[in-house]
Amino acid sequence: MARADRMTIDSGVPSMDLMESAAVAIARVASRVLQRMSGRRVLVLCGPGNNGGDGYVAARLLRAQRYKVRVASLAPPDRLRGDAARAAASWTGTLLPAQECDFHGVDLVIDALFGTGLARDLDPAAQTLVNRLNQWRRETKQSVISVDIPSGVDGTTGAIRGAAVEADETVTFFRVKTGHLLLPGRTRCGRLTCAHIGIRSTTLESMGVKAFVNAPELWLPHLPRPRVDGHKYTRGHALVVSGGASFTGAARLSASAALRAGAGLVTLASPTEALAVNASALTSVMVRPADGPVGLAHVLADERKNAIAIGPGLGVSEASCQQVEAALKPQAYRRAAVLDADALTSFESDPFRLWRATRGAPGPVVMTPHAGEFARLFAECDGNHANRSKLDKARDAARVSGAVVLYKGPDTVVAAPDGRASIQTGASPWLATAGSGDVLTGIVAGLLAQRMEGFLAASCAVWMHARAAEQFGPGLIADDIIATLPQVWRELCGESA
Ligand SMILES: NC(=O)C1=CN([C@@H]2O[C@H](COP(=O)(O)OP(=O)(O)OC[C@H]3O[C@@H](n4cnc5c(N)ncnc54)[C@H](OP(=O)(O)O)[C@@H]3O)[C@@H](O)[C@H]2O)[C@@H](O)CC1
Ligand SMILES: [K+]
Repeated sequence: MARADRMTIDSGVPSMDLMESAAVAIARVASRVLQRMSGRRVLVLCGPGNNGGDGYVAARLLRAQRYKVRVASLAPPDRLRGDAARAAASWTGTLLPAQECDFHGVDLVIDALFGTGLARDLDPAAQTLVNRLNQWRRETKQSVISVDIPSGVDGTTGAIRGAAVEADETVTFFRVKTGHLLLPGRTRCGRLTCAHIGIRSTTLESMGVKAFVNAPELWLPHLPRPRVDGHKYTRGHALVVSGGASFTGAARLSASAALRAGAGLVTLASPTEALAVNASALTSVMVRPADGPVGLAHVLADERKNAIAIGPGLGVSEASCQQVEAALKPQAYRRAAVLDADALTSFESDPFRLWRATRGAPGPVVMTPHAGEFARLFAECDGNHANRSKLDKARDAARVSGAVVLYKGPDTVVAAPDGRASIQTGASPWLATAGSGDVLTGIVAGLLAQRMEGFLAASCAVWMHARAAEQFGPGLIADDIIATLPQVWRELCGESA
């Protein structure tokens, strides 16, 4: 953000204009909130930097609209520098030290304490102020609007630096920051608005930004669609590996999801002991016997099976490791793979053995760990440095494994070895249900079977999975995600497609 800011100013846009535009956006949201609640009294908390500067300008704009505005400042105004000092000088109304401010009778607080310049944990005085503000909000149910990001949330990592404001609305500028999307930061933002303040989008291109909100713009042009002149083999053939007789449900969920994600054919490779149970529970998915690594290699001799999903219900064992190695075996044709659950955990004691396999694989590999699996497998990427986010960890994991890492959770991150990454926003809490991850694995496999590129397939699968849950709503179970996928396809392709 600082670079985008600098480039814009260097191109001739006065920095005060950016601050003025930012404040206009804040004042607009503030007056909407105030009108809704018929409130008039505003307290603006200003910090020592330009975030505080935005606060002073917003205070002036709101006062011009006849609201009753007071400003409380964390730093004496004569200690401010640059634009923040100019903004403070333009404020002629009530100004008091933040430590002494009283929330009594206030309808709305604007939090302009710290923004993207937060460089360390809040000092004790700032923490006390933030805690008082949060307590006032909880007790009175009045509103808080944060300027750029709730003060105390690290804009890059989403971590809470000592204490952080709990906002009802956050108004950010130019682009949403990773700290707004990653937990726990996301939970502090309330409703997030991103305002245009005069920074051109071309600025980003020259900066080589590689992290994106996971939205259709990212992958829609690459979404596979059935061709009029196609047949089922042109839509790919996914192979899903089943566990033993008592653990077959997970792989069946993956298999059905792969079909719904658009794979032309799906075969379940099943241990002989589980053939009957698998066959009796499936209709459009084919079932073939495959016992252990040798059996799997035999089924995989058919190179039309161009994507494999392995892990759900597989069991943690040496045999599972060998099955994964069989699935990733180097060969002349480009078979894609998605590894989940036990396919990952089986390598816990020797992750490098898995990296050798993933790095040598003939096609794209996607791994889909949740936090527990991630910690077991990527212990060295998972270190608890205050300044390393889930995004950093997923990127490191992708780099060491040479695979796309789909790090699951309420803020799922997909990272590619080349540094590209997507962050999913707004996933339904109902997705935390048995079998949900198996369905996701199947969707990835279905898209990979249709030859979608690994990072885009993984990002698209995460989005479709989340969107299905959102469309279905409360009471969701894993089967409902599969059943709702056609609705998601209709939305993505337009009703007619
Ligand atoms: N970029 C843009 O395009 C535009 C940006 N705009 C706005 O500018 C904001 C960024 O401004 P910024 O860079 O001045 O940083 P900001 O967040 O105000 O904080 C820095 C100050 O806080 C201090 N400080 C830091 N940590 C601290 C701690 N833990 N405890 C105590 N103090 C701490 C730090 O002190 P120092 O580290 O120097 O000692 C410094 O004084 C951005 O969020 C947006 O609102 C808009 O005007 C529109 C255009
Ligand atoms: K803020």
